[in-house]
Amino acid sequence: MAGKVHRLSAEERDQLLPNLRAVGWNELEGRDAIFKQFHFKDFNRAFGFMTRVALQAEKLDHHPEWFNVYNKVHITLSTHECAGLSERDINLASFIEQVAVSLA
Ligand SMILES: C[C@H](O)[C@H](O)[C@H]1CNC2=NC(N)=NC(=O)C2=N1
Repeated sequence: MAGKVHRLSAEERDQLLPNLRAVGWNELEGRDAIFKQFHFKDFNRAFGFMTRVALQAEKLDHHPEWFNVYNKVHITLSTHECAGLSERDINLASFIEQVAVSLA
């Protein structure tokens, strides 16, 4: 993705993170990243979810670190370029939430 990216300031975090915390995203300990576990009805739903997220991630050139077993998908978001959380992670997390809700 083009343009500069910066690690979110304390003020930006106070503004942007509460909405994501409210739906289950948490900050990792020891790393500036956010994490959430998703559970779906079965593998089909989980992989459908991952497919939709993958296409958007490619579009945004911002990719999740994730882990899947059957109906579980664990996702970590962070921005390598700034070695921490940026607005890109917030945007991708918001998109991921929309997809998850639509597949629930
Ligand atoms: C070269 C390429 O644009 C970069 O490596 C992109 C790709 N996907 C990325 N994904 C994530 N999560 N963080 C990044 O900083 C990042 N950078």
